[in-house]
Amino acid sequence: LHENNNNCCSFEDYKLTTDWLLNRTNLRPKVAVICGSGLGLLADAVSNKVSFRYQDIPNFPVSTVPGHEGCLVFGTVDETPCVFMQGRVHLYEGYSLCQVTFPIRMFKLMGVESVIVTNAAGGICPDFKVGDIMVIKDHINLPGFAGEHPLCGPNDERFGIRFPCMSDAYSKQMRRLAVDVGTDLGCSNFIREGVYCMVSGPNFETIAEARMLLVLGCDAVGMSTVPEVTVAKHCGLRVLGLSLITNKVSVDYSREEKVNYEEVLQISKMRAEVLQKIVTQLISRLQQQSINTH
Ligand SMILES: O=P(O)(O)O[C@@H]1C[C@H](O)[C@@H](CO)O1
Ligand code: HPA
Repeated sequence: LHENNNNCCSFEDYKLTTDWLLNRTNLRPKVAVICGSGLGLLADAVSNKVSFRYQDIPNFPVSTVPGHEGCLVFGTVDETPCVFMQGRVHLYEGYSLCQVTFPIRMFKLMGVESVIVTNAAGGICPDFKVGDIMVIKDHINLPGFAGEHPLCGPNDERFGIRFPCMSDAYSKQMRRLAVDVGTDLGCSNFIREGVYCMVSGPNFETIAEARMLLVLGCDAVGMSTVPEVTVAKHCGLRVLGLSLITNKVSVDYSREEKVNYEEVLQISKMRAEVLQKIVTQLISRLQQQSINTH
């Protein structure tokens, strides 16, 4: 990677990786999907698949946690050219937020217009159940409050403005579509909407922290998504976020259950198939809507 003051990736880095990939596939993706923990199966629905291992792609950050395969999959979903990230990298793995969000700016340079970001998250909202799918309405960037923010450092105007607005980070149209698709697929009893809060991890929350998040208005908590969404919004991409609630976060000292990552992966695997149906249907309908509006 080129050195670029505080910012670890330069425009040339993004361009080099974009060109490297575009020279190896004829596909020009319009939709990018980031598959959260245990959700790599989302990419299995694509046709005309061409995949690349992250370790073979120049500048690309390599996933180090189980449940993140580390493959970039190009293909079509019902005629729509797409790219799927089977796994992401996180701040807690030791990557900078510039590396965490590297794929987003690369997607922008490839011509992607919409990003669907998925994750596994703990349920804070008392009404949420394990296995619920939360359409993200808004987020709280807790590491951002402490200066761990992907847009800190010199601003590259080729991507976006210095002070971007985040009040509408998650596209209303895509959120509505996600709820409609979920309802049509018979999932309305476990589709929710809510606020996602990012924590840096890697430990799961203390009970006092969980109580604080509840008071702050968080419905779900996880260790990803917010940096990617922030950078996507900054560079003008349309964003949808889906959180799979893999565990209930304890806000009660008398509860004995202890969350662990195996449970997170187990629930992700259980719900991956239905999430895959929702995501593929969504992509088809997005395509339909854009045909109808052009
Ligand atoms: O990539 P995601 O957000 O799905 O990763 C999950 C959620 C937390 O980041 C971490 C611990 O469960 O894995
Ligand atoms: N907390 C933070 N991240 C998570 C959780 C959680 O309870 N579950 C899945 N990812």
